[in-house]
Amino acid sequence: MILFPDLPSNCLTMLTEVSKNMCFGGWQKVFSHESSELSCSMRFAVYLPPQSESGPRPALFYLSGLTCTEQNFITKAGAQQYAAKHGLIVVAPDTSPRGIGVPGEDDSYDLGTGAGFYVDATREPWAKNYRMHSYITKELMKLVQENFPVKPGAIGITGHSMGGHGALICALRNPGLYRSVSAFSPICNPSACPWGQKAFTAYFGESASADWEAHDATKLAAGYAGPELELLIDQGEADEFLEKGQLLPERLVNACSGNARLKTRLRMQKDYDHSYFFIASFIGDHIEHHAKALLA
Ligand SMILES: N[C@@H](CCC(=O)N[C@@H](CS)C(=O)NCC(=O)O)C(=O)O
Repeated sequence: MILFPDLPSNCLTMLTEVSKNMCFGGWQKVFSHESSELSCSMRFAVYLPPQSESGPRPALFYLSGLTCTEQNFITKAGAQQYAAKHGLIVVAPDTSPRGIGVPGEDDSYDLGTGAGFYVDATREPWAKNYRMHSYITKELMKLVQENFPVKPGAIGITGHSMGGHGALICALRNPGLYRSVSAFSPICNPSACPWGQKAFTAYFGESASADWEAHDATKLAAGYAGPELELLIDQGEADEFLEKGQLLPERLVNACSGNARLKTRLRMQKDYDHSYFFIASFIGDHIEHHAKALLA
């Protein structure tokens, strides 16, 4: 257990180490902590590459998709070998608050538990706990910087599906916070797809509103005025959710084409589906994309 004496006692932050495994010369760890944003206990994974033993390193946040915990990415994507090669710290949070007891939170895989959508809900009964946007961009960001050897300002973000949407909106809503961004099969226009419409209706209210627009990468892209970003996006052509109109990558590409600050590199990958087999196939390219920007 790690205590932080520099914090006032009323916001004492404690990390409990849940697991620790040597992997490619670094440490794959999982921690739990009491989250003040989400008012519950949360777990997150951190990969500490061998280079972090001798000095600060850039950090890459990876946001997972629907139904995931902090485990899916660290056990299935094979990212550690690339993180070790480039010396990147990789942080993989959980996807929602857990065990809150909001009515309906466990009724379906795409709302509530495992489906926080990386937004701060404004509607009851979700508003008190479902604050994943602030959790990722503020609370966990601070916690990671205070507890691990993170190179100041060298933070990137990526994610898959709902987490790809999360990575895009975290970067586009918080200009300058993340120096690099990428995504695997992201939900690019949640206001216009069934997954997003269901979640936004619950978290923000019935009809499309400013809140919907402010958490939709395609809408945000048009107005983005921050530092230049190159968005690397990989999308499997055989992804069932692409066919079902859940992901809509072409809409994001169109929106970015009107904004000189945003360059998109959308790579359509023949025969790849939505699974972690796809992520494992291209995670090396994504880590290289982030390493280039974060080590420059
Ligand atoms: N269970 C859902 C799909 C959920 C799903 O595909 N989740 C993706 C992210 S959107 C995932 O990463 N699942 C966990 C895994 O593959 O390890 C369904 O059957 O339609």
